[in-house]
Amino acid sequence: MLIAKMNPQDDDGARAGEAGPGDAELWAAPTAGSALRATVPLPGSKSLTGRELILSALADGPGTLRRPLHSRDSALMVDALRALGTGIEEIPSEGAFGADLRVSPASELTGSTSIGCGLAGTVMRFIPPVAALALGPVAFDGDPYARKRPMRAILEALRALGADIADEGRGALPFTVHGSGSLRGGRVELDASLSSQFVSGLLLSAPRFDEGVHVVHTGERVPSLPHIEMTVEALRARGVDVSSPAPHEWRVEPGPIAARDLTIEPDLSNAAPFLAAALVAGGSVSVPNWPDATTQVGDQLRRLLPEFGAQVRLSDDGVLSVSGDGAVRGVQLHVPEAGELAPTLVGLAALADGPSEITGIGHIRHHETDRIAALVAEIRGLGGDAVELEDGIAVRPAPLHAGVWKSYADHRMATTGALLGLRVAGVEVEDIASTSKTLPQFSELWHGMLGDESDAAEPGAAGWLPTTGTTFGPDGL
Ligand SMILES: O=C(O)C1=C[C@@H](OP(=O)(O)O)[C@@H](O)[C@H](O)C1
Ligand SMILES: C=C(OP(=O)(O)O)C(=O)O
Repeated sequence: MLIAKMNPQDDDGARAGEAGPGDAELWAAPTAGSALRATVPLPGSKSLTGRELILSALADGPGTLRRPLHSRDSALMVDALRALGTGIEEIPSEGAFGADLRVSPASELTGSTSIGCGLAGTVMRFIPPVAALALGPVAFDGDPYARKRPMRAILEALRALGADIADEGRGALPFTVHGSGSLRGGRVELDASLSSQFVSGLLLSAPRFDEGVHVVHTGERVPSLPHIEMTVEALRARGVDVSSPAPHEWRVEPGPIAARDLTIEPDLSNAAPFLAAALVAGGSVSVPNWPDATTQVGDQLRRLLPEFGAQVRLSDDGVLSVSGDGAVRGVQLHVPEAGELAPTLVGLAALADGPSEITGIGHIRHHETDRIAALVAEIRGLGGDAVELEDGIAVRPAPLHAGVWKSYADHRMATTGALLGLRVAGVEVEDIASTSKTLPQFSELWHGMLGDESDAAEPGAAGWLPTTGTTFGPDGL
């Protein structure tokens, strides 16, 4: 429920602690009155939807994405590809979360357009290589905080591969890609230690480069490796020849990208706060349509949540169930591959009965906000004991109290505030609407999970299921 419009918000995603302009609405996070027993169906994966939209746009014929994500990030990806000449048509679907998408590649990608990236890392890193294949200038910009997200490595790599890019010299948005209709490609060295998306962005368009691409990572470590594996798998599933000649090197041969009709998996990273809720409130939460094999990093919740004390079961028919008794154990986790899950993991740690350290996640300082600074500031704001480490966060048990939880325009900050609010009465999450980045139904699904219909969608509406734990919704959900 939205209760006020009064809180100073860092709506440009300013670093935690800095004042930002504007007012924001506060969302009264519901507490869990009793143990949970809920089944929560989730819409499509942001990362898979984005990749498959791009590969469909570059493919050798039209294709259909069933159950794609419909959210701010996916809409920005659709708009970007349409701006470059791709036909993308919504096809009515019986699925609970919106239309399917029919993608018709352009015979020639067209430039002379501008692209809004919002705060979407996938749009700002994956679309510039596509723009280099278009004819004419393509201007990129995004939300105020998007201008702070690192871009230098991929812009320089694209230049080395033959692209003409004009920027302001900050290695960030805004910039203009002057596409010439083709790109030479070839071998390129790049430091992807700030984001795996630099690598994925180059690989996705590379079959259409004259010489393909051979990406060599030069930095110390690459974060979020499962996301690169997802890119490699998505390319291979379309007949593209992809290899990894050495650790942290990837090679994509030039050639056609096969058109496909495919179904997008549910977003397993967005499952994190819901499944974690079973640990915090006790009881059980299930997510249906959990894939038996996937490259999504969210699948690692099956091994990570038991570290906090959860019991996890994946049924033969693909229902992942997490249960807990309300106790949360402290953890020592090193999760460079799972930065996307870190806000939820840190939220759990703030409610744990023992100390925790979650490390290997320095790169999340470059996500939608500086997530390390933001999580520490907001946990402390509720009375918690959290400190920043160079590449992570340490949390010690401390009683939490009511207060405002700021979101910094970051969907995963908002959902982490909701998680804490299950146990801590009086948590007010500022800018719950930021969840529209990848899960516009968050508030309805959260209230539905709690059996609280006051702010939930009507029963039977998209994304809502009663809390019997056995009922499956439309379209086999
Ligand atoms: O390729 C992708 O779809 C993503 C890669 C990861 O980025 P980083 O490598 O910057 O962490 C992840 O955190 C992000 O949410 C999505
Ligand atoms: C880091 C994230 O997003 P982006 O794709 O904008 O980098 C995220 O969704 O957690």
